[in-house]
Amino acid sequence: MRYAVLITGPAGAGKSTFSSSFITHLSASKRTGHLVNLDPAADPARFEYEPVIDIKDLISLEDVMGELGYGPNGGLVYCFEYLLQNMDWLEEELGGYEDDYLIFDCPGRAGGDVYRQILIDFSPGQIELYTHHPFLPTLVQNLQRMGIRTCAVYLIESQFMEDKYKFFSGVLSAMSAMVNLEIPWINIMSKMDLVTRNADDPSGGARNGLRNRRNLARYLDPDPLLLATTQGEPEAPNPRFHALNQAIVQLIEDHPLVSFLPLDLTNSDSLETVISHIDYTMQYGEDEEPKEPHDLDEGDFQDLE
Ligand SMILES: Nc1nc2c(ncn2[C@@H]2O[C@H](COP(=O)(O)OP(=O)(O)OP(=O)(O)O)[C@@H](O)[C@H]2O)c(=O)[nH]1
Ligand SMILES: [Mg+2]
Repeated sequence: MRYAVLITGPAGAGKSTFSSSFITHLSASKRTGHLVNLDPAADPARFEYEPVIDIKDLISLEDVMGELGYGPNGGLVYCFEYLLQNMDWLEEELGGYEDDYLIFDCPGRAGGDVYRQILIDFSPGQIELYTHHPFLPTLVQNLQRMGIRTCAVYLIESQFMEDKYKFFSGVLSAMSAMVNLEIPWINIMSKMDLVTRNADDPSGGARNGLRNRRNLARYLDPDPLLLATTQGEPEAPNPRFHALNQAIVQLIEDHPLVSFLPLDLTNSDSLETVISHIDYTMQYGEDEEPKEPHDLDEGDFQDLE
């Protein structure tokens, strides 16, 4: 059996960093993970592991922009359409790798590393890629056709919790991407080290407005009522959006599809927990007894509650 884990999420969420930590952690446990780069604009200098499969060997955004005159967004869509038309290339590249994890590092925004300098993180970033474009569903269908067991991980970064509107827009994007992809799915709140660090540093905590430290559980298991209260907010919300917010509250109450596993890469137990959830979701090693994911150590985030 081959296993594919698609690492998705908005721009800058920490997908590439998580992908390489994942590989490092697997190899420390005498297992093997291979990086598959799906970002046609990735800067090779930023890879900690050399990808075994690289979309840039098929097509690069630079060439598409240079030779076909596309801009970064159209160029990215072009690259993916080209990949979908060349599934035989991917299929050949994906030969072998029995019992290993293939970790697909997906791009978060058009241009990826190349445009990091130019495009500031506008929070959800190039999210249309996962919600509006049939790219991932088609890719997943192909992986399944090839007999590869596939799951998706969706990361949003902990800074999203500093702004509840940004946070809920992340929750809705996760939901939308999930319902588009009918495969096992894990949502992750990345960069939890920033929350922990700010919690230890009163000035940092205050600066970042992490009042929600106390509310952490209400973010990891999104409580739509956070949207319904305006207490402590500097500005009254625009009443025009009241009905919309109410509808979102109702939607999340009726369909509590999204909850987040916290990921703190500075804590190997946290990474281990996330990986054990991925193993469980994938039923990794189907001949063995399926393992229950080990629970988050109560102590891990206790100080944050
Ligand atoms: N503090 C902290 N920073 C992180 C963590 N993970 C990633 N970062 C930083 O966040 C930035 C973006 O990380 P990437 O891993 O490149 O994010 P990405 O999701 O692959 O970004 P795109 O591919 O451009 O969408 C980099 O500056 C990382 O150093 C983390 O766990 N903690
Ligand atoms: Mg990346």
